[in-house]
Amino acid sequence: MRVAGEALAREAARYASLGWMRATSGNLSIVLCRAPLRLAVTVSGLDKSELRAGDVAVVDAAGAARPVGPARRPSAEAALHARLAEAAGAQAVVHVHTIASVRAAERWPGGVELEGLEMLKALGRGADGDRVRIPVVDNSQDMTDLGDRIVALRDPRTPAILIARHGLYAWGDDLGAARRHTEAVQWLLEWALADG
Ligand SMILES: CSCCC(=O)C(=O)COP(=O)(O)O
Ligand SMILES: [Zn+2]
Repeated sequence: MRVAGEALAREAARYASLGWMRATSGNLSIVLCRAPLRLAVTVSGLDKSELRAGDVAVVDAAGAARPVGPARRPSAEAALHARLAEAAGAQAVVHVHTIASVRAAERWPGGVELEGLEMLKALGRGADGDRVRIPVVDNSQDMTDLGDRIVALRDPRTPAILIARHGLYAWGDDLGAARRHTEAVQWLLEWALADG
């Protein structure tokens, strides 16, 4: 758990340094075990630029805490991480609150369409002739409802989704892949917004 906690804290500090986890926003997870599903997730409500190795909780497929050692309160969005681990096979999930993700979801509530950009390769998509749609879901305070809609609306070819008036989720086979997807989506959203 300490290794997972160190990795999540290091990763969170990186996103926070970019201004993507302001005001305690955002959360991260990695899958520890598939059967039964167990994830290490950042704890709730802390400044994500200052996480320590112990600021991590273990959760199950429902996002409920499965205390190992001293109990910590998992992210309020842990259930969404678990749903993405199950539905998308994600090994690592990143959630950040970037202004570009919120602005883009506002402008394109039906999804952000992208094509003909080299950066799409970072999402495992084609730079030419591959029309990519980053889906948008409405926000909710009910994690079961929000998780249901994320699972229903996600595109299996696109490792990211926007939550309106909230932020973005991206995932991958490890924290490095999830970071690449997060940074690529952020770049693409900034480009789309700048393009008008
Ligand atoms: C101002 S942050 C509001 C909660 C949120 O959306 C978030 O990403 C952080 O929640 P956590 O419980 O993981 O700290
Ligand atoms: Zn959030």
